[in-house]
Amino acid sequence: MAGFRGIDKAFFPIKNVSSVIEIFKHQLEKVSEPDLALLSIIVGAVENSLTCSRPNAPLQLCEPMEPSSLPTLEIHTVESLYNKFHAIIKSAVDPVVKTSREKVYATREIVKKVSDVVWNTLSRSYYKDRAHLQSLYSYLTGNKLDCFGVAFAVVAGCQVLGYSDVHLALSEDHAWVVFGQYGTETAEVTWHGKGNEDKRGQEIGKGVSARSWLYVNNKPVICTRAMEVAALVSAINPSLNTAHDAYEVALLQQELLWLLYDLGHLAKYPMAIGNLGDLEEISATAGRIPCDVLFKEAIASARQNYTNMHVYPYTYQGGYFYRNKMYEEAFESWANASDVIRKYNYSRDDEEIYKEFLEIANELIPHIMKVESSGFSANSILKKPQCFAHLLRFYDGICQWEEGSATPVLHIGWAKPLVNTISKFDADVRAKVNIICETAEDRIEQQHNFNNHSNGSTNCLNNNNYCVPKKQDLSPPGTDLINAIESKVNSAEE
Ligand SMILES: FC(F)(F)Cc1cc2c(N3CCN(c4nnc(C(F)(F)F)s4)CC3)ncnc2s1
Repeated sequence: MAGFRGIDKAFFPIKNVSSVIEIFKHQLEKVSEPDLALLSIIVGAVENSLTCSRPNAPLQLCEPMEPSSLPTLEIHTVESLYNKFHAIIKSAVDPVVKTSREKVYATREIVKKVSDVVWNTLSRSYYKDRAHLQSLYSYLTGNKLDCFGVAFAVVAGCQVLGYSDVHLALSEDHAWVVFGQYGTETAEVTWHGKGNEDKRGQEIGKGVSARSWLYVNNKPVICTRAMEVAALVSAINPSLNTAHDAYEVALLQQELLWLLYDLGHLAKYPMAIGNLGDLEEISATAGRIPCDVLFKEAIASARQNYTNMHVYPYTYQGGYFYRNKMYEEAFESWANASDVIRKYNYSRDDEEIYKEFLEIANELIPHIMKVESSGFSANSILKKPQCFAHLLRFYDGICQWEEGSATPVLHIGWAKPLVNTISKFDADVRAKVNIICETAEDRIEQQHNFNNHSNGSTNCLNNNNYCVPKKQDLSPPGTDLINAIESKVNSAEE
């Protein structure tokens, strides 16, 4: 490892955002591979100093701060934490022998050992979902890490030891590592969710969890070192409290994401592009592409690189349309998100995406119906068969998600808002939606594509047609869906 000696000490002391950008630029362009521990400690220290109020800190005279000025970060602070991390890791595992001619690859035992040393140095009990627990600064100063932070620390630890084959693998709600000569070995290194026994050391689920959204049909983001930098930048959390963000931290995150974007390191990382889109929606950077284009690029990346098995690119976009009152577009994005989730079986590890769909179905869509049915206008979405088609596709995807799953998805809480929404469309509008039924062969082909990881998206056409894998139904569309859900609700009530 280049080690602390290697970096230009000229960048210190850090007093503003642009000097942090310079350090990242240097690490990404000038050094053989970016030093994950160094960069995580630096952004963690900056984030901590601006978001974690220090109760007994002397009231700093609020001298007029440059918009991008930061509390001074001294080199000795960073260097001592950096050396501490090296000492912790090297105390547990011997580094790769430098002189060895042939490349040395990590083994499962080495990965497990690094995971163990991180795991066993975490403080006994703390609130795991708290903010600002993602960086090595948090680990080294407070012995606290969140689920992502543990996985990142393991990869940074393996980099310290000289194992350049160990990389971070990311799904939409979990993280693990890949390693070995071909990068095909996988290992759990952190926990997931609440109250689940951790599976650290085991390879990634081959069993039932393989069909769950949590492992994205074995289409995770496999990081390069630079994409691991993008992950630590994405994980920067500017929130001060539920209502406010620390302006300088958000600005730092936004500028670092643009640096990584320009260097091409976000191209295969849809969630990072989505994060940048969210930041640009809040505060657009002059001369940069607009946020709606970023959301489209995230979708294109997921379709291109991950056979359209990721949900978040569509819910990033749907959230943007919703906040900007573009309701028909929001319905389409959410229906596209639903077309992804329908390909999975719901498992108890999928709570995060369940909550996402629950909020869309039971909060966001009802809110739209309320505001749309109060004002009466000719171009109201209630007059558009297209909107009705999107909503049917949205609900049908959730129903299909449930089909074949060990865990039920829908319950009475879903039915009322659903029926309420569908019944806001008049029969004459509903009648304009052509129901095109997929054959059983289509379903078998879809299943085949899922198993063979090919992009079997038989998305229905995005016009007034709406495809349901059901028998031909002559009653106005949506009725059998309502009947299906009401009958389920009735049986649930019995
Ligand atoms: F490593 C884990 F376990 F934490 C899984 C990861 C999550 C995540 C992320 N997220 C999660 C999704 N996320 C979303 N924010 N808004 C979302 C949407 F609902 F609007 F789509 S999704 C915030 C950033 N952003 C970059 N990289 C990662 S890797």
